[in-house]
Amino acid sequence: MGPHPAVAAIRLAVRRVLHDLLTEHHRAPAAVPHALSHEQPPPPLVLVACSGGADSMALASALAFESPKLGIRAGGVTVDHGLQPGSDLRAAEVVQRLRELGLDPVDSVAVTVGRAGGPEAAARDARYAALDTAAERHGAAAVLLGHTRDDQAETVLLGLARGSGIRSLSGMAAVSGAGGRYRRPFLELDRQTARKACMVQSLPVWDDPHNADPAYTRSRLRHEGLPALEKALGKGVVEALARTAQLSRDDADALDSWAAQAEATVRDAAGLLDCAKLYALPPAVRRRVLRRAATAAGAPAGSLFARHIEEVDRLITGWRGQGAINLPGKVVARRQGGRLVIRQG
Ligand SMILES: Nc1ncnc2c1ncn2[C@@H]1O[C@H](COP(=O)(O)OP(=O)(O)OP(=O)(O)O)[C@@H](O)[C@H]1O
Repeated sequence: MGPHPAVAAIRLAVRRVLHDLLTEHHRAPAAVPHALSHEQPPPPLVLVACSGGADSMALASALAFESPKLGIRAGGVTVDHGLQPGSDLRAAEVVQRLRELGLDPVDSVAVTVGRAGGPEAAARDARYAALDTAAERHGAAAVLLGHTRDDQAETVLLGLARGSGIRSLSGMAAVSGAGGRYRRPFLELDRQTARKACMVQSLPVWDDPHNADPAYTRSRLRHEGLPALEKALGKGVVEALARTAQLSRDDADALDSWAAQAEATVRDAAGLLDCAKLYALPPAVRRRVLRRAATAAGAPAGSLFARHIEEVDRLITGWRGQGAINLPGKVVARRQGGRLVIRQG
């Protein structure tokens, strides 16, 4: 008898990602050519980022099962955000569970969570910094994350509510981070499948109290928003939102590359932006060119919001002699005759 369908599904999802990683590993040029070193390149190491929750425990179990078959080394990392009493004990428990699954090396990393951008964003920034450091320390080829299709649907809705364009509707990428380090094998699986896989494999899981805390936007969306949407629109909403993410990502990528080409054509010999040529561009491309110019001048991408770009855009499309526009990072945009100048003020 084969494994339970939920277990088969999580293993298949992980197997696909491991296959991709192996293909990339064999294609990458070795630091010392094998013919000279007379040695096989070491097998790649893949780490699972595990909170102890159902999604990442299911991921860890599938990684532990699939990796030896492909000659891949598998380890794990858990991050202790220090946000609740006893979080260190929980981290130690996760380490033990990962070791019991046969993963090695397994790290627990304690981080200090700041306040910048709100509690959820600050915890996420600290977590990714710790995962980056762990991946570099171990020379890992990849770090697997347990985001599911349900997480993707939530991310799309949060992006929609921000009102900042299709890039924010494109959710999380299956591959992201420096050198494509982060992989999300479960993006097309639902959370229920991961939970079921843990249950039938008797894997103990930890339910993060933050996930049920109505003080957090994502938690309200998960427990109130999405169920209400499903009730009103039908069961396929999560799947449709995840599909929206993929379609939006493709569209946003195409527009970004169009904007990169357009930027070169609207800059004059001195590197200033020609307002008439900007005006002639489709608005979606023009706004992207303006965003590129602002970040190139030093405006931090994360603090540059749609409203900033709209204001700069009005220097082109609604010109009535208005003054300079202040942007984050002390960048100033001003119109000088037929040119737009965006630089450090
Ligand atoms: N404390 C942590 N330590 C290591 N990895 C983490 C930690 N928290 C989250 N992650 C990684 O990020 C992914 C997404 O986490 P998030 O908390 O957004 O979602 P989740 O659905 O609650 O996931 P899970 O059920 O695995 O906790 C997790 O599946 C895991 O891979």
